[in-house]
Amino acid sequence: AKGSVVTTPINSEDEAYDAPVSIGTPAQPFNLDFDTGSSDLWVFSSLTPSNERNGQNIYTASRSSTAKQLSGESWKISYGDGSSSSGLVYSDVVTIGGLTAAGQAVEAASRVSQSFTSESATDGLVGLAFSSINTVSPDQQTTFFDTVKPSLASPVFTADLKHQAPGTYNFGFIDKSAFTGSITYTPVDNSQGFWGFTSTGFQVGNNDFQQESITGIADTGTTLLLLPDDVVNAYYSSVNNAQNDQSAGGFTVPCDTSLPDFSFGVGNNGAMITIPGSLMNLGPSGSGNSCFGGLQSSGTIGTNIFGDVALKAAFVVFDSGSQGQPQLGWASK
Ligand SMILES: Cc1ccc(-c2noc([C@H]3C[C@@H](O)CN3)n2)cc1F
Repeated sequence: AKGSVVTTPINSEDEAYDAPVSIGTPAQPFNLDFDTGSSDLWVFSSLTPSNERNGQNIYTASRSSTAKQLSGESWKISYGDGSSSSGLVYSDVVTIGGLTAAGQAVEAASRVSQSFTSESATDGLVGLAFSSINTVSPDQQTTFFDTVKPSLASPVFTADLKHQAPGTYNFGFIDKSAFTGSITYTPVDNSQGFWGFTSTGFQVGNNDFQQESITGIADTGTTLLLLPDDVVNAYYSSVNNAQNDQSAGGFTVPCDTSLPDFSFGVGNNGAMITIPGSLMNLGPSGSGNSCFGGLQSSGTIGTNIFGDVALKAAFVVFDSGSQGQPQLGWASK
């Protein structure tokens, strides 16, 4: 089997990307944030207090003839920005891009934190990291990808995110028309449940390539590219009037400045993914006439995060390992 679904930026800053998902019988429609950095599929629901909702679509299990509550099961999750949600668990039919997962764990929110309430475009998340970090307790559940994997022509999914334009998540196949050149694969360390890999280094504009092992995760649910301070300083030291503005929350640049490209190395054959300078500006920072940089410090997070700013420049293959070893494939487009 194969699936293909269009994913769309939720705002003019490409802050996050939503895709349509159907749950239940008859189908209840949702717009969910596909997140390769977490492993819970959760939705706003009839259990979510009305004062925590803000126009989101809600899942009502009692209206689905295929919903079954997983009794005694619950979930509770928190995200990198401190937001969180929790609730109860059902199994139900979930359809994404023509691909149907029967008996998928659907986590119904009985509470959500303020940032989810105010994100009215997002009805919940589809976690696409490894099932080893699914939060359902006492019986951990599988991600949508793991649930449908046995039926897939190939045990892969791909992410093709775009700047201010619809992109695509494909399941079970690689669309050769979606990228240029060849795909460079690199091994994945999934010991922490993430799509972890090590980049071989970086390059600012047309300067020399800086060899530096940069270990991080491919995370479609994070907006920014979060890298070590030495990389971030090397980039912004090449931008006139760039400044690390704590009131803006990080590095800002003058909005009318053309920014250098930023490239990062993947694989052991010298391949690089190049983020055009235009994509390194995320728009007004909210303070002064400065704009917020797409590259920021990973600081004290404990890992580097290749979020949407980086992923937007690539066609990315999340390969759970037809040869047993999971790997990430990177291609330009
Ligand atoms: C309101 C809101 C807040 C956070 C997130 C969110 N989704 O994925 C992630 C990153 C960080 C890491 O936790 C896993 N991937 N963050 C989505 C939201 F709609």
